[in-house]
Amino acid sequence: MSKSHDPWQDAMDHAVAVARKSGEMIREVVQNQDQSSLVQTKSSAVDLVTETDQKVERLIIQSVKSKFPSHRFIGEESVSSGEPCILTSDPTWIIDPIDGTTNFVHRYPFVGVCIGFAVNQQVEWGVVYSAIEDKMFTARRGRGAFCNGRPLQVSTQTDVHRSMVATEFGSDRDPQVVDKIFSSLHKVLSLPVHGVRGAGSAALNMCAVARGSVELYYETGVHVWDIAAASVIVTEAGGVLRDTTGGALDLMSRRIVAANNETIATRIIAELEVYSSERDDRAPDCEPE
Ligand SMILES: O=P(O)(O)O[C@H]1[C@H](O)[C@@H](O)[C@@H](O)[C@@H](O)[C@@H]1O
Ligand SMILES: [Mg+2]
Repeated sequence: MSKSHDPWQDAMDHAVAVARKSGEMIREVVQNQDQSSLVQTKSSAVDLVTETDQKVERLIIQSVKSKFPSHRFIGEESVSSGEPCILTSDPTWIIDPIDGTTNFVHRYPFVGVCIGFAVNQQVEWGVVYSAIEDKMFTARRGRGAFCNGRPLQVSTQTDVHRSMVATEFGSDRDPQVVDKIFSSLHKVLSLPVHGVRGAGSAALNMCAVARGSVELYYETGVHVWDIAAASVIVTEAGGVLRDTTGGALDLMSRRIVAANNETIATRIIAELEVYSSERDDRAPDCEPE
């Protein structure tokens, strides 16, 4: 069969297939109730990683390398093992094998297999597979956003007092960071808004914005692999992306606001405490002199 004239579509079709296969692996582990084995920690005692995270990421990367040998990767567990987290202009797969690992360990049913694809440092398409719900969220830049093939559209709400907001507590338990998280949460809740929710997965919170059930999601401390795939799903569903400072989203900054429109984004951003975590693309720690 001749190669399609649209190589990025071939890559996206592969991503959907391998995300679905990854979801089957995840469901099997959850159903066998052995996902709590081999739980390790990373940046903090509550930043978890399991053998399944690592197996799923290896499955995705090895399958891509065989079909697209010249492409690059940014994978959560590869970076955790020391791979660089640098987005070049080359075609790059940005992978979070299980977004919502803590949910996975506790059998809380919101885990997303996230595969984003960037060319010239712009996300071209994104795939987020909510494995337990069996919902495949997809978007290709300029061609719309879908869930299981049905078009997605953000909420039309412009009144912040009638909005639902999502955020996360993250995995940093530094008391000063926890204070900033609760300061923002206090201000947002007191507007008031209808409610605050958190799926336990940045990507699934963003998909909730894309499908119109949440008006805005914000978080400081996320990583590029948490948000890259879902970023294009939000914008192709008609949503907007911002930094918590109000500026343009910087995928490596570890700060994000994803909203249904500028009105809601501006109103909530005014309430947020701005603080920073180390950038994802920071230079590796220099060896001591
Ligand atoms: O499950 P992860 O891939 O580690 O990402 C989660 C993160 O652990 C959690 O603390 C929150 O930041 C979520 O928004 C991430 O998706
Ligand atoms: Mg994640």
